[in-house]
Amino acid sequence: MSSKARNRTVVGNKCTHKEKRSGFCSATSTFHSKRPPIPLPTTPHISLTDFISSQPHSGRTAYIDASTGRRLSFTELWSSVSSLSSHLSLRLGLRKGHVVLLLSPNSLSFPIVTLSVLSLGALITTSNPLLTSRELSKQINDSKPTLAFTTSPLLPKLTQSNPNLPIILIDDAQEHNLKPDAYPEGVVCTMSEMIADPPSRVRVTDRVDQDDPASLLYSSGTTGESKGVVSTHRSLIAMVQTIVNRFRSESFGGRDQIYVCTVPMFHIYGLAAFAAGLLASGSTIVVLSRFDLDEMMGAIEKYKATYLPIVPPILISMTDRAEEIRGRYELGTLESVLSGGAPLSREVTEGFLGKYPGVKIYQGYGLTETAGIGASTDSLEESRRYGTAGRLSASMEARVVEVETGRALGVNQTGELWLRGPSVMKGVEMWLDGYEEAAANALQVDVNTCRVAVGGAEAAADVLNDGLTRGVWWTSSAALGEWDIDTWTAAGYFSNPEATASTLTSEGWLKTGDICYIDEDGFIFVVDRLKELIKYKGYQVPPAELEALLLSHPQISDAAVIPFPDKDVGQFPMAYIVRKAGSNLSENAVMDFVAKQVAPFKKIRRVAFISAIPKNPSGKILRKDLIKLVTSKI
Ligand SMILES: CC(C)(COP(=O)(O)OP(=O)(O)OC[C@H]1O[C@@H](n2cnc3c(N)ncnc32)[C@H](O)[C@@H]1OP(=O)(O)O)[C@@H](O)C(=O)NCCC(=O)NCCSC(=O)/C=C/c1ccc(O)cc1
Repeated sequence: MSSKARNRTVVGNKCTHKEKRSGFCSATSTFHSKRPPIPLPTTPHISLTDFISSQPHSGRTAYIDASTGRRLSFTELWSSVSSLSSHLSLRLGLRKGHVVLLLSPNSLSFPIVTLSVLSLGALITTSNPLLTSRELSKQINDSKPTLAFTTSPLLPKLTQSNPNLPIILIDDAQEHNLKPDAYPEGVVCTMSEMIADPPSRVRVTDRVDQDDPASLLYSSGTTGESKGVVSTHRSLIAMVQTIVNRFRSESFGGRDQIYVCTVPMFHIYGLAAFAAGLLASGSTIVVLSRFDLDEMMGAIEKYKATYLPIVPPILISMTDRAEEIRGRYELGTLESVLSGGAPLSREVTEGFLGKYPGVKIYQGYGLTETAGIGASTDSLEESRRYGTAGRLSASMEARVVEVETGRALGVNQTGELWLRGPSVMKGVEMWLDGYEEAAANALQVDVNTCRVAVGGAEAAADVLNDGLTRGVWWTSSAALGEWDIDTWTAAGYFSNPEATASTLTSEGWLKTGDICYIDEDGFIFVVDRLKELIKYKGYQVPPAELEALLLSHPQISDAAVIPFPDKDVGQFPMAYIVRKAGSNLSENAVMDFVAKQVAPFKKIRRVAFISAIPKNPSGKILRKDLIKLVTSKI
């Protein structure tokens, strides 16, 4: 949507949302954030890296490795980023638009790699080290990286996924006694070697614009298999500003905190918080390579941590083992816990606070598609609304939409949550070559709601040079197929305009697939899920991916995968199976078949046999019916 059109919407209507407690404007059926808007840089030419490095910091330690105690100051961090980006561009020819894969558990290197890659205008795509090489090669085929960073233990998995990818090893060369002539197969150099070498004074860098794509994180969206979500520098800068404003606010003490990072940096929650937002807030981050309850508690004690961002399963295990934990660790410095990534029920919140009465629980809600931003509780008073996902984040708008009719609803009415704001992924963007007039007529483009850069990449560049924002053509998926599209640029779901078009509306609303209501005070309550997604320990498991795998089994004629509720992990995947005639395939055989081919968090942990999978007339699985069937039996 153009800024002109947006201004008209806000200025020209009779919204009195500022006065309303809920933030709801009945003239536009839109909920507005009650928080002060976030300031965004006005220059179009700034990368996320430049933006973060320009933020003030305390001059203290940026990161601490929890296991070794190694500290990285802000100065060391930025000098490492500078060296690495210089060598990536000069020695390895990394350029704007290239994709770099980062396959690693949490480490001090994670933010260095990410910020270096982004400073060059290249895209970073991250991966869960638990993925099998089959799953990894799918992501590699989709994202087409030009090089990859990984650790020694993960090297075999990566080379098995793609033997031709040039690899930079994250391990310390001296520690592993690695000499360039003895690098393992596929490795072109080590990261420590590049960082040790000062940056060259010769710079070969492209100008990075806020509208350039920056990250490519994988999410299942509302339906289907995993898809790459493109976030631009602009949306990541908006995310950083939201986090900085929130954590510098008075309610958080207005002072530097010491955070513990145990959630993975390869997902948006960890990446946004620990490789970007909290770094920009100038605080210290204690990094654990992965979650281990004892190591986490030990790190809080040892480094006098004040703030712990986690997911509900960790909160549950802290509650279950509270007596033992309090007996073994001095946790007096811990003031706050942030829970995100999966719903946190009132019972779990109360159970936790009963065991840790001095600790405050805050909530965060966001999606990969919104760069992790959406809603949060930002004060003690807000966080007392147990069960809420929080109030809309700064500069974010929401609609609650009736699924069947598409009608926008009001306060306390339940429907699908739509979000719009600066951190939301942008729509399908294309440059048309020679078809602009016909396309404009056929697609009935409304000049108030879209801008089009026509005539291919060169003409688009001219438009940009004239100071206009990059062209964005909003269109329907049906119309897309009719046009010879010259260049698809990375936007929305990477190389997947169909999925993008069905998730984003022409006005820039993102359909979250979450069913919720917003109360009279503007608090969002997520009550159900429209999207076909299983959340196991805060990890996304797309049912479509497991169904495709099950259908490849010679004795399975049909299959459906649904979420099965579980107190400790949230949900786990359960499969309904139709066996082929004459087959006596067992439950265990089904589970083993899947377990061998997927990451452990995607394993099917329950199986039931059925004579037919319930489907609607167009063949879509009626998952809700199966969920009802199984939950009625619990
Ligand atoms: C710390 C957790 C909760 C638990 O860790 P774990 O118990 O050690 O298990 P893992 O998840 O690492 O491993 C899964 C399984 O793999 C197993 N595993 C492990 N390594 C191996 C091995 N090498 N061999 C074989 N088996 C193995 C492991 O034992 C386990 O098996 P099982 O016990 O049967 O579940 C972990 O699952 C975790 O970090 N989950 C968080 C995921 C996450 O960050 N999600 C967020 C997505 S982004 C988002 O939603 C946005 C959030 C947001 C938040 C805040 C805001 O303000 C705004 C937005």
